[in-house]
Amino acid sequence: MRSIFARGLFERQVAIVTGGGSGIGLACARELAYLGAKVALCGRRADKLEAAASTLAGDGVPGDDVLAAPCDIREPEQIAAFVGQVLGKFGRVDVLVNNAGGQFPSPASELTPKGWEAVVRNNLNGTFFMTREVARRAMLPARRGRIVNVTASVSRGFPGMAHTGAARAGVENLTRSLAVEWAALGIRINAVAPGSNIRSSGTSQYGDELLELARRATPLKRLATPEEVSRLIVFLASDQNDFITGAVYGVDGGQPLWGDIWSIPEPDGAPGAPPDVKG
Ligand SMILES: CCCCCCC/C=C/C(=O)SCCNC(=O)CCNC(=O)[C@H](O)C(C)(C)COP(=O)(O)OP(=O)(O)OC[C@H]1O[C@@H](n2cnc3c(N)ncnc32)[C@H](O)[C@@H]1OP(=O)(O)O
Ligand SMILES: NC(=O)C1=CN([C@@H]2O[C@H](COP(=O)(O)OP(=O)(O)OC[C@H]3O[C@@H](n4cnc5c(N)ncnc54)[C@H](OP(=O)(O)O)[C@@H]3O)[C@@H](O)[C@H]2O)C=CC1
Repeated sequence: MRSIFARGLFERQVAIVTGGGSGIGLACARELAYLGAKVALCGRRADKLEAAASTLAGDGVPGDDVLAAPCDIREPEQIAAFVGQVLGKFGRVDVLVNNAGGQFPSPASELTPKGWEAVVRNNLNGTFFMTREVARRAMLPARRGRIVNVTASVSRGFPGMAHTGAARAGVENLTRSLAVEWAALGIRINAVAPGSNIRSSGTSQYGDELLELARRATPLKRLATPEEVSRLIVFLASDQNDFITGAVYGVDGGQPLWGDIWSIPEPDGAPGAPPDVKG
């Protein structure tokens, strides 16, 4: 484990990382723990969380400094129980990284109400209810806190995944609203938007072919690692960040600035669609 930041940056602090069992969330949890934080991870699958706790133990993080417990952020009661567990064990929360999220590809016209809601609940509602719970029970009473929301690069829309595009845009706007509401109360809240070009457990689900397309659509012509995302999250989560709030930062190799991010099939009957292309 390595970090560009000084050891002890998060000494005596407690950080919650949602979706901390894999990918970008796990990279954040490892870096925060390396820098002295006690870390609490959640996700839906206990096996992933156990593996993450083992990884942290392998980094030399004492077991007492880690809490890894299942919590589906789509369920406000599970959020309340998880935050209660964190406060019961560590007594405070200084940092919240709202990283849990995900979706499935689908043409918008095929999305069912249940499918739309599953994704909006996962990415927008889950982020809000976790933030509200942590703010009410820990950060607002303490008049301090750093929140980082992990979204996605949606500034050009998200064709083929409109549900997540709408939800992530909602999180970005929420970030701006809460930044102002809580500015005088010691809380800083920002968002980090990875491009579709981060090689992680998440993007591996989309397959090598799409990842290669994402690489080619990136001006920097390479994929990034989860650690390259986590170091920005970690800075924004630290007390060294006092003057940045309500901002959204892309970590995307310039991807939104140029060219096709990815292609979706032309709908049937679209003018110019080749006859053999199906929507
Ligand atoms: C390389 C470039 C590629 C582009 C990458 C874009 C950048 C983004 C990257 C990432 O986000 S990385 C993280 C990737 N990981 C994931 O996205 C997985 C997370 N997804 C999920 O956990 C689930 O899909 C969900 C969104 C949480 C839904 O889970 P849930 O358990 O609630 O689903 P169900 O109850 O089974 O279904 C509800 C509803 O949703 C429809 N649905 C679910 N999955 C699919 C699917 N794969 N395809 C189509 N529809 C799906 C399902 O049909 C249900 O609706 P109905 O059955 O009633 O129609
Ligand atoms: N990698 C990339 O290129 C990009 C990633 N992102 C976003 O960055 C974040 C991290 O992604 P990445 O690390 O790549 O992918 P991963 O799939 O590895 O990480 C997502 C994590 O979120 C957890 N999670 C998902 N849904 C829930 C839920 N309802 N409740 C609790 N935990 C949940 C998953 O754990 P479990 O399955 O156990 O619940 C998993 O650990 C996600 O929000 C993703 O959408 C955005 C754009 C691009």
